[in-house]
Amino acid sequence: MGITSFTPPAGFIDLLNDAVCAVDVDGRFVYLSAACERIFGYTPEELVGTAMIELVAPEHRARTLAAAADVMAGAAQHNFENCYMRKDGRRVDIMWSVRWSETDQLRVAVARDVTARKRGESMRAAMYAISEAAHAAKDLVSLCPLIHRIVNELLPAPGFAIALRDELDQLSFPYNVDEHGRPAAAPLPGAGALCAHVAQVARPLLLTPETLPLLPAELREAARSAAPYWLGVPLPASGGAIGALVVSGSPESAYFTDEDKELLQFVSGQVATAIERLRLHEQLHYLAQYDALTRLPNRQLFHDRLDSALARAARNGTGFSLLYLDLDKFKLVNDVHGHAAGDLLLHQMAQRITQCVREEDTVARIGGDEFVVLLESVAQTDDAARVAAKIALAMDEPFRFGNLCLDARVSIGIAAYPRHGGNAQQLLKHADEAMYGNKKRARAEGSDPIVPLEADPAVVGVNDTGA
Ligand SMILES: Nc1nc2c(ncn2[C@@H]2O[C@H](COP(=O)(O)OP(=O)(O)OP(=O)(O)O)[C@@H](O)[C@H]2O)c(=O)[nH]1
Repeated sequence: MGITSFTPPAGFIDLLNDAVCAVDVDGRFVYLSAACERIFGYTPEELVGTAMIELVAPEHRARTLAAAADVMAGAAQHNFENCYMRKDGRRVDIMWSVRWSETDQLRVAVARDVTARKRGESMRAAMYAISEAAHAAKDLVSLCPLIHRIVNELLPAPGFAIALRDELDQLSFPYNVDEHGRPAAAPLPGAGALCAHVAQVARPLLLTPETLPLLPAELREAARSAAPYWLGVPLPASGGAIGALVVSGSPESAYFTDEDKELLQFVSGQVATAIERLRLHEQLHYLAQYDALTRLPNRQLFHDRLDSALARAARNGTGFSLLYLDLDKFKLVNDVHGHAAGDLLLHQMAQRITQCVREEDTVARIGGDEFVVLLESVAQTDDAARVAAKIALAMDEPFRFGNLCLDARVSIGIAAYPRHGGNAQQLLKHADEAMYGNKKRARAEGSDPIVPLEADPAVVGVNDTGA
C-alpha cells in the first residue's frame, strides 16, 4: 500500500532545484531556500536581511519594483522575468512566480534560473538580427553601428570595435567606440595592439584586472593601456581571421566572463559572414564601374558621367571638353616585353594622366590602350589643348618598372561641347577622329615612340637593361 499522507520534514524545500524566497513589505529577503546559493551565488544566510532590489541588474530595477507593487496589490505574477547580478559578477536570468501573503505580509516567490534558455533565445535573435542588418545595410559603415546595437542586447558593450585586416595585413577600424561610449577613429595603441594580436592568432582574449598579470609579457604592456575589462574575439573566415570584434568596459559598466566570450565568438561568426557578404557585394559593385588593372572608371561609369555632364551643361548653357587618348604602338610592348610589361605600362600611364588633371575631372579607361578624360570645367578647346599638352609632356619621362625602361607616347584628340556635338556619340566620334588624325600625322613624321632600344639607342625606346 502506498503512502496516503506525507508531512515534509525540515529541509524538504531545500531539495528543490528552484529557489523559494520570501520578501517583506520593505523588499528585504526574510527567507531563502538552499537553491539560492546555486542560482545567485550567495548562501541564504548572506542574503537574509538584504534588499532584493540591490541584486537586480540596474536596467531591470524599475520594472521589477513596479511588478512587486502589483503583487502586493494582489495581482500574482507567474512568468515575470528579470536579470540578477550573482556574487561572482555574472548575470543570471530568473523567471519568477510570485504571490502576496496577506496573512504573513510577505511576497512568496519561486525563482527559476532560465539563463540557458534566454541565452539560446538571444543567440537566435542576434543571428536573425545580424542577417537582417547585413541585408539592410548598404555598406560597412552603416552595418557596424547596427552590429554594435545587436551585441549590446546580448552583453553589456559600452565600448565596441570592429577591426579588419587588409591584404597587406594592416588593421583598419571601420567602427570604434571607447569604453565610455565615445566614438574615436581608432583605439589607443595598446588596445590596437591587442586587436592585432587577436586577429593574427585567431584566438579570443579576455582581459580583466584579475587576468592581466597572467598575460604573456609582450601583451601585458599593451593591455595596461586598454580598458580594464576588454574582450576580443577573432572574426573567423575560411583562410583565417579577417579581423577582430572587441567589447570593452569600465568597472561600473561591464564585466566580461568566459560565457560572454563564447557568446561573442558565436556572434563574431555571424558578423564575419555578414562583412564578407557585404565586401563581396562592394567588390562586385566596384568591378562593374572600375577597371581592375588601372583602377580608373570604366566605359560604363564614364558614359554615366558624360551623360550627367551633358545634362548639366545643357541645363546651365555651359560647355565642357573631352580628350581621347590612344597609346601609340602599344602592341609592340606586349610583343617585345610581354603582356605583364604592357599591363604595368597601362597602370603607370593611368597614374600620370590622373596627375595632370583636377580632382573633379574624370579619367577613364574605355578600351585596351584607350583612355578618355572628361574636363567638366574646360569649355574652350584652347584650354583643353593645354591639358592635352601637359599629358603629352608627362609621357615624355620614360616609364620604368623592374629593369625595364620604356618610352611611350600617346595620340590625343579633343572634342568640345557644344561645338563638336550635342550628344555623347557625336563628341566621342569627333575626339576619336581627331586623335586618329594626330596619330597618322605623327606616323608620317616618322616619330615611332615605342621601338626596341636596338633599333635606335639614342631615342631610348625600349630599354631592357637587365638583359
Ligand atoms: N598588356 C595589355 N595589353 C592589352 C590590354 N588590353 C588590350 N591590350 C593590347 O593592346 C594592343 C592595342 O593595340 P592597337 O590599339 O590595336 O594598336 P597599337 O599597337 O597601339 O597601334 P596604334 O594604336 O595604331 O599606334 C593590343 O595588342 C591588345 O592586345 C591589357 O589590358 N593589357
